[in-house]
Amino acid sequence: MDKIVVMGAGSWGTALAVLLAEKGYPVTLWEYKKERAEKLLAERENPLYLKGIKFPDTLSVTSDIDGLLEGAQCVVFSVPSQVLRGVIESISPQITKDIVLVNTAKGLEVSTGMRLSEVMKDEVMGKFHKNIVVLSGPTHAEEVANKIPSTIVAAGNLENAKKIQELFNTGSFRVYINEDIIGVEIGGAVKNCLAIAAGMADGMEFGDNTKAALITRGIAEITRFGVELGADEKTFSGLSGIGDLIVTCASKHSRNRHVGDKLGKGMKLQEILDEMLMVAEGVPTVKAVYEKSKSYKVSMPILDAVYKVLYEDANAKEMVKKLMERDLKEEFY
Ligand SMILES: NC(=O)c1ccc[n+]([C@@H]2O[C@H](COP(=O)([O-])OP(=O)(O)OC[C@H]3O[C@@H](n4cnc5c(N)ncnc54)[C@H](O)[C@@H]3O)[C@@H](O)[C@H]2O)c1
Ligand SMILES: O=P(O)(O)OC[C@H](O)CO
Repeated sequence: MDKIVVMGAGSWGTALAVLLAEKGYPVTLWEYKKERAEKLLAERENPLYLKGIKFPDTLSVTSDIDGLLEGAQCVVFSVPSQVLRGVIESISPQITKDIVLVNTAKGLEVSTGMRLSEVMKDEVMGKFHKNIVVLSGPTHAEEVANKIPSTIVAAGNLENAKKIQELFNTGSFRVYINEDIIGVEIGGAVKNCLAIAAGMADGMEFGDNTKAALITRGIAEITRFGVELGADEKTFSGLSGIGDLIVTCASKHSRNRHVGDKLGKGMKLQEILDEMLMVAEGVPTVKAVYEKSKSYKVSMPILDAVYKVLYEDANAKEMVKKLMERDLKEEFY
C-alpha cells in the first residue's frame, strides 16, 4: 500500500490510523478542524481521545481536502454516522474506481433510514460499490490502541474483504471476513440503541439478571429486524452481532451505555450530551430504527422503550414495568 487515508481523528480513527502506521503503511489522518489537526501534528499524539498513544513516523495529519486522495489505495471513514454523507461528498470527486472505501462508523442515517454503505453508494453514484467494505465488531478504541487482543469483521465482496482483512490484521487485532454486509451493518448500528437500555438498567441499579435479559432479548430484536432487511440470521451470532452487543452493554468505555446510565439516574438527554466529548451513535440511530421497524412491522419492544425515554420523555422505570407486564409469549417464534 502506498497510501491510506483515515477520515476522522476521533478515538476510532486515531486508533486505526496508528495501527496501520505501526504496520509500516504511510497513513494520512484527516481531521476536519484545522487547529486540531495542527495540534495533533505538533504533539504527535491525540490526548483528547487517546492519551499516551504515540504517532508512528509514517503517520501524518492534515485538515486539507485538496489532493487528499492523491496516490491513495484505501480510504477509511471513522466519522459520526450523521456526518458521513457530507464527508464523502467533500472528497467524492477524488474517489477513483480502484480505491477501496472502508466504513467503520456504526449507525443508520436518520434523514433517510439508510445503512451507511448505502449512503456511501449514493455518494459515489453506485459506480464503485463493489469496493465498499464495512469493518465492525467488539472493538473499543482504548483497548485496540493498547494492543489488548481484539477481533473484528471485514464485510464486503470476498476480494475486497480479504484485502482489508490482511491490511488491518495484527497480532492483537484479528480480522475475520463475512460477505453479509447488511447483517454486519445492522448488528453494529442497532447494538448501540440496546446498550442505552443496558446503561439505564445500570443507572437504576438493577442487577446482572437484567443485563443478561437485555442482551439476550436485545439480540432477538436485532436479529428479527436484520433478517427482515435481508441479513443472514447467523451473522447476529457473530462478532458484529452478539459480540458487539455484549461489549457495548458491559464496557466501562461505552458511550452508549454511559448515556443510558445517566438517563437511568434521572438526567435529561440534552444535559448528558452537552457533557460528552464523544459521539453516542445510539441516540440518533434509535430514531431511524424506530421508524424503520414500524414500516417493516418488526416487533422491537426494548428499542421502542429506549426511543420513548429519549424522545418522548417517558420515565425509564415506567417503561421497565410496561416491558415486564406485556402479554406472555414463547421464547422463540
Ligand atoms: N470509539 C470506538 O471505540 C469505536 C469503535 C468502533 C466503531 N466506532 C464508530 O466510529 C465512529 C466514530 O467514533 P469515534 O469513537 O471515533 O467518535 P469520537 O467522538 O471519538 O470522534 C468523532 C470524530 O469525528 C469528527 N467529526 C465530528 N463532526 C464532524 C464533521 N461534521 N465533519 C467531520 N468530522 C467530524 C470529530 O472531530 C472527531 O474526530 C462512530 O460511528 C462509532 O460508532 C467507534
Ligand atoms: O462506546 P460505544 O458505545 O460507542 O461503542 C463503541 C464501539 O462500537 C464498540 O465496538
